Amino acid sequence: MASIIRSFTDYILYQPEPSLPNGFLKITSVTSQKLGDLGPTFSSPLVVSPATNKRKSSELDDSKHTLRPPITPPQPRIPEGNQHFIVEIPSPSLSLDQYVKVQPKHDGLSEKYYPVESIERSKAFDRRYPYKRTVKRSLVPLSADIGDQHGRDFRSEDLETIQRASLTHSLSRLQADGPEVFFNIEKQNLFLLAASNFGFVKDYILRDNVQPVPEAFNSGCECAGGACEPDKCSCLATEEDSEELIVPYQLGKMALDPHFLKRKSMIYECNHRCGCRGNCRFNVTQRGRRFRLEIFHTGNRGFGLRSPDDIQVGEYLDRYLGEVLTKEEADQREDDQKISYLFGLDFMVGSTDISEQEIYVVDGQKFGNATRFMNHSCNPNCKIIPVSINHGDEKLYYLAFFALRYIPAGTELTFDYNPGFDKKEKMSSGAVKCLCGDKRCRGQLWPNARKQNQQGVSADTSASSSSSDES
Ligand SMILES: C[S@@+](CC[C@H](N)C(=O)[O-])C[C@H]1O[C@@H](n2cnc3c(N)ncnc32)[C@H](O)[C@@H]1O
Repeated sequence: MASIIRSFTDYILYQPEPSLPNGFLKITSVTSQKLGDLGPTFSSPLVVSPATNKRKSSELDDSKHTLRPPITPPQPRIPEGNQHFIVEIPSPSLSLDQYVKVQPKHDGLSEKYYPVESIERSKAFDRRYPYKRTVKRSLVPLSADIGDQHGRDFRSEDLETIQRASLTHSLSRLQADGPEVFFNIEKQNLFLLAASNFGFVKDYILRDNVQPVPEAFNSGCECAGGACEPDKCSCLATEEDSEELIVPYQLGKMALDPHFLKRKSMIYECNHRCGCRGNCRFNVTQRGRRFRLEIFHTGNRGFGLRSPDDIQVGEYLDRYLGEVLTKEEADQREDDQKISYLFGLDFMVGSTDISEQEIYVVDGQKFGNATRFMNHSCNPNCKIIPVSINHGDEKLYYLAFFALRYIPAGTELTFDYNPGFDKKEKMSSGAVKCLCGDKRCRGQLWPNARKQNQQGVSADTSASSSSSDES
């Protein structure tokens, strides 16, 4: 975007004329040929301001993943043979004039590189609009999700009450779908920490440039009735180099087969397109949570998750939800997140032509569900497994948690953030220290250099499960 401005001004010869009123600039020698090169041009006096070089995400052409040209006014017709004309540009102030000439590099939102303040002030000085509009904060409802509170005045409410209301409301939506999810945090300040800027969601929120594949790519089986056969159902994946179907779930139980837990495979579930309409045993995660979940404070690793119910080996707990982002967007967010809630959907990297840069990433920081509070352990009791419901989408699928062993009620639920960890790897300086407390603790959460200085998560579900899984 910045380059548009740069090339634009390359074509324009500025001739500041001190005699012009109000710091007007006069532009001469703009040829139709040169304007033609630029494509869009102007039909009214041109004001060059930082806003000119901003492109919105709404300009993205969703179908092609490309930037649409900005919508521009119709081009002026330049008569043949009359190649020169004069445009006067109102230049509101010397500081804006300076901005136009200096062409600052926009590498930060500081006043130095992006002089919003001075431009605003100069516009205000010219009485083009008021410099600052004052707003009485207490009259502005917070954007928090507080349900149907239309017209409610929050003057008498404090932030604490609003956050609690917001969280309780979003939490109540989850309760409708399954057993209770609740906070067991006595200290008010800790509760607020858990609640601040976070809302519970029931499904992924797809952000800019994240697109599911067209429906025609998705599929289901043709099994009749509600009884898909383990040796026939076409939803099931096959073994490598064999026609044998892999059956993920145990017969008569809503649980994964213990053998499947040792695999590095994706689960393909039956769905509403199938002959069985998803009513067969090859659909577990879509039926929802079956255990109560409790968010508590661990004392040394922030918040954690546990269940007041006993959980058997292979049983499904919940999905990991959040905003789904492009890798590019996730990388930017990662730099800002102190504690990371980013999970790459990278299962197909390596086995398809999807590159590391093309993957989508789930961010559970601001929107998510209870699993966003699950901590790492070097000897975990849960495992995260990719689950495809639509079958056609290699980039967009779910991440589901299953119990690796029997988990007695009240035990903290954990999983391995870095299952591909090479045991020979040494503790790297600056790595995030692991406090799981297991006797076989590896000492660090992330050994890789990119994460060394961050308190962040980026679980690689494509990596094989750690050997500690079955202990
Ligand atoms: C996805 S969050 C887990 C929930 C987090 N504890 C919270 O309070 O929101 C990941 C973060 O939890 C912390 N964490 C998780 N497991 C840990 C462990 N075993 N040792 C130390 N910190 C851990 C790290 O700060 C990590 O960046």
